[in-house]
Amino acid sequence: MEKDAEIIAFFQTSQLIDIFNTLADGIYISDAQGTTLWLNQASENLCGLPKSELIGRNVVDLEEMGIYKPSVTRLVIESGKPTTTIQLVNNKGKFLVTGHIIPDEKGNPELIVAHSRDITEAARASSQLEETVALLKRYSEEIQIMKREAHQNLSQAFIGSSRSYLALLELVKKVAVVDTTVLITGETGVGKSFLAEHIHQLSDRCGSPFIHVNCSAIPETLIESELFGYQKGAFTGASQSGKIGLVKMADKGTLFLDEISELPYHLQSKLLLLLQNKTFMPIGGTKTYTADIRIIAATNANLLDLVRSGKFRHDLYYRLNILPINVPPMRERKEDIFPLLHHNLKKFNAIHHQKRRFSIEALDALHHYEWPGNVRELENLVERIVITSKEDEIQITDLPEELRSIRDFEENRWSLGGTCSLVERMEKIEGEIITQALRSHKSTRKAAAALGITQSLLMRRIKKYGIQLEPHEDQ
Ligand SMILES: Nc1ncnc2c1ncn2[C@@H]1O[C@H](COP(=O)(O)OP(=O)(O)OP(=O)(O)O)[C@@H](O)[C@H]1O
Repeated sequence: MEKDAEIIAFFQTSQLIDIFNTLADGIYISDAQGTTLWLNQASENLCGLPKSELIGRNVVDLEEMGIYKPSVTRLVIESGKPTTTIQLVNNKGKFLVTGHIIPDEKGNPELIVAHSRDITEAARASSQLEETVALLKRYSEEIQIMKREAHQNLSQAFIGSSRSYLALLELVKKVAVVDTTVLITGETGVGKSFLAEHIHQLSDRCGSPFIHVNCSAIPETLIESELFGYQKGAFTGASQSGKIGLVKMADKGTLFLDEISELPYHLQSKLLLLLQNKTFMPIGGTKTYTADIRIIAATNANLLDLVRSGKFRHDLYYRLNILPINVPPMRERKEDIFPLLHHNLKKFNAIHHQKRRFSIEALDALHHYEWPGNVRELENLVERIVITSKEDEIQITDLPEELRSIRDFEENRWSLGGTCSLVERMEKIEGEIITQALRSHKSTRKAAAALGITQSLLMRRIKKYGIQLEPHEDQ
């Protein structure tokens, strides 16, 4: 302190004033009651009033005039201790101000010195940062909504309301979020690939590739290089630059190995290594690579039988079979036939610019067919009849021979009282009555009234039997 006083004594008062006036920070000196005694040039510039109008005025007046919000000097006087606050000066700039008490010889407050630093830019940067953070948050929320909507649209394309199919979709949802191997089994054309892609879309890997490899479609001699790639010059005829395999291409995403039963035996151990260690070695390579992939496999063969007959490695089978999903065939989920027929009729009508609709007889025959080729066969058949039918109303004669003979068989069974259960027969009759009522009355409200049931009950039945409403009937 004494040293400071000695040094200060070297300066003339005018020099000290000059020094204070060169500071970019504001210095504002008041007495212990808040009356302004002096302020430096920076402080004068900040408040926009000439020094002569400020000196002698109390900070409380200046605060009321809106020059300082709040006055740090007043805060210091009220609290009796040094105070720091953010101050708005003239409703424009933002300042970080600190008020200090300078005591007299007896230790009583004599002067209040406020020191202010312009933080307008820093505050702007910080509020810009806040805005950017808020914007990023909004974008990320919007992306999440878009992702969810995309998934919803995807699940809307999933046709199936039978209890077994709905249970399957529930299982798929759970399995999708667990990042482990899935084995999808089921007959040909039941929708295994469709589900595999759905699992990928619902998983955290949805933003990365979904690589579909049909193991039966690639010749045995090529499958290893297709899957794992090769180093340059690995074999005669190999590309000079080498080749990236499908495993590498699926990095961060999902590798879907369709018809896994067709994977040659000698490659099964290499796949097992990939499943266990997530590592692989390209043909002709000397070092292993890591692949961050999820594997989904599918088969319509009985893998366990293949294990028993020595054609499929048992260790690979157990490694694949961690989360098995079985897709039931169409004949075990007959409730899905009508919805699938109508979904595909709508789809192919739009594609081929037609207005086809099913006659009751045609629907009946389609409903009783066993669909050995499952959803794929149904899809192909609907497209074919949309193109080849003679009239807008698809008649039984428009159907292929095998379906017509089924209907003949069904009719005989019906009249002879065959093995068709009472519930099935009642449901069939109910469906037909509803279809006829809709045809005659042209609206669900009138048809319900004519049948003596509520409109909501009628709507539930329409849904149950997959009856497609014409636009004018939909009210
Ligand atoms: N639930 C469904 N809703 C609508 N379309 C479906 C459904 N399930 C399958 N499909 C359609 O059925 C067709 C056959 O499906 P997919 O190719 O997935 O069968 P798959 O079981 O993988 O056949 P494969 O055993 O021959 O490989 C596809 O065109 C698919 O779009």
